[in-house]
Amino acid sequence: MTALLEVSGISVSFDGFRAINNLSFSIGPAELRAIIGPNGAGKTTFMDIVTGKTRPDEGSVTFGPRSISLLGMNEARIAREGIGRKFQRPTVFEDQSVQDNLILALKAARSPWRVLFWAPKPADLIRVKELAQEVGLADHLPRKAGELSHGQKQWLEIAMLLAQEPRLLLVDEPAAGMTPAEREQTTALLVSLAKTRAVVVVEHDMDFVRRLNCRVTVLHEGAVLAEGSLDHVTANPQVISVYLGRG
Ligand SMILES: Nc1ncnc2c1ncn2[C@@H]1O[C@H](COP(=O)(O)OP(=O)(O)OP(=O)(O)O)[C@@H](O)[C@H]1O
Repeated sequence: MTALLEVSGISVSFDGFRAINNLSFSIGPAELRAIIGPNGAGKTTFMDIVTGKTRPDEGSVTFGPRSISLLGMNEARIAREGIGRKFQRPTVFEDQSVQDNLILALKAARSPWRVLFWAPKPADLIRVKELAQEVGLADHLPRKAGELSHGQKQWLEIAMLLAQEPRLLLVDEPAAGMTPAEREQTTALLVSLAKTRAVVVVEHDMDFVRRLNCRVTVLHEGAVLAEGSLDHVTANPQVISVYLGRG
């Protein structure tokens, strides 16, 4: 299987401190992957590099069947190439309805010159319904986004990202602040999304990671410390010592 995302030998330093240290890593086209690691391991910096927010000092980052280099592309271009990023806090338009949020997301997915004269067509409204359905919000289309629960807002934002039809979705701590029922629904959603695209989840909550039932990559000091099932990585003595406190 060829990789969808291939990160090879990347390093990045901030004021002489190596936050990412010769990191190599790859993700398949329809794969669910969890990234865990203690505070400061480099998880956020890794996502910043993939999305073009931070430029590595060395190494390569390639994406897609043609293995195009993402280095040198700006954030908007990388998003158009098919990489969506969900930050921890939901950023939906609270005063707009769920439907209008999704319409705006569809509009944003169009190229800039078309946006100017864009009005939703019947096919777009059908797409809005499909997106809402995909994240379990089909019954909430007329509601203001501000009235939704925290979990529902997170799902709405995921649906807004799906409007851009990403091939890779990076999701930062989706379980934070959710009720147990919302967590369960989020697990099911991420598993289902990863059937047709790659989904990378950065998460601290080990129960949540366990339920994702996927390959886990443990980062430590900017490099991969261990990779495999959660049981496999949590049995690794180095992983245990890193999590129990650094020597
Ligand atoms: N812009 C920056 N300037 C200076 N240092 C930075 C910058 N960004 C990250 N770092 C440092 O790089 C290291 C890796 O940070 P990063 O945020 O990627 O870790 P993380 O694994 O996401 O941690 P957490 O789980 O706490 O979010 C940390 O020591 C952090 O202080």
